[in-house]
Amino acid sequence: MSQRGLYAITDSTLLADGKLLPYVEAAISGGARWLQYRDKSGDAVKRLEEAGQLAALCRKHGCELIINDDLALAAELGVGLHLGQEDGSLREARQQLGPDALIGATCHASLQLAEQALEDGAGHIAFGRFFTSQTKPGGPSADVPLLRAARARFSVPIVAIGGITLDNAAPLLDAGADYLAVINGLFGEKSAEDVRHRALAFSQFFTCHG
Ligand SMILES: Cc1ncc(COP(=O)(O)OP(=O)(O)O)c(N)n1
Ligand SMILES: Cc1ncsc1CCOP(=O)(O)O
Ligand SMILES: [Mg+2]
Repeated sequence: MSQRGLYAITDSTLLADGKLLPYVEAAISGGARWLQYRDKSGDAVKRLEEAGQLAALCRKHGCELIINDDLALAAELGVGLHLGQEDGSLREARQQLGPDALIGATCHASLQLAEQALEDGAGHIAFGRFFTSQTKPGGPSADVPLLRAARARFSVPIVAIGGITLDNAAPLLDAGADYLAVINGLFGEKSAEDVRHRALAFSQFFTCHG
């Protein structure tokens, strides 16, 4: 499988009222390669049920599922994991999930955090936010030169995140990002069909840039 593409991230507000599964299926049918389940509700029963449904959907379509923040849930489902700087130990995650699991780490705008994350067991690294983000407005910001420096230094997949849209994504791909992680610019659409078109457009971007 190609090590580049659209990385769709769920959002419980945008995907409320029965939209989670149809909108995610639309994103995958539009070409999303990775899907992150990002849910901050703390409702363990709901989280297990939704993540289980997403795992089945991803298996069916050959998309990789990554759970945000929650090693136990990732281990229970046998899928990938994304950890931020305050979300627990990458070493423990790698030990529990095994050598083949997709494990990503938030590195904000720091090559040093990326070095450390890789040493601790991450398999890919995420930088951002690159642009103003409606989903997470307050995060530290990263820029294109940082991305170029990361590309020159690391051979693992690099993820760019934060306020990414079709209009601003090109410089990120040109600088060497392998995955574009998108919430609002994908799931902020008015219908599942619009999400599918948006995902298709993002996916075609990778063909043009690279
Ligand atoms: C691909 C990707 N990159 C960064 C983040 C942010 O993680 P974190 O800093 O832990 O913030 P939350 O998403 O948990 O609010 C991410 N989730 N995914
Ligand atoms: C989780 C996260 N981490 C840094 S920015 C961000 C939010 C990305 O969402 P959006 O694509 O809507 O800006
Ligand atoms: Mg987190």
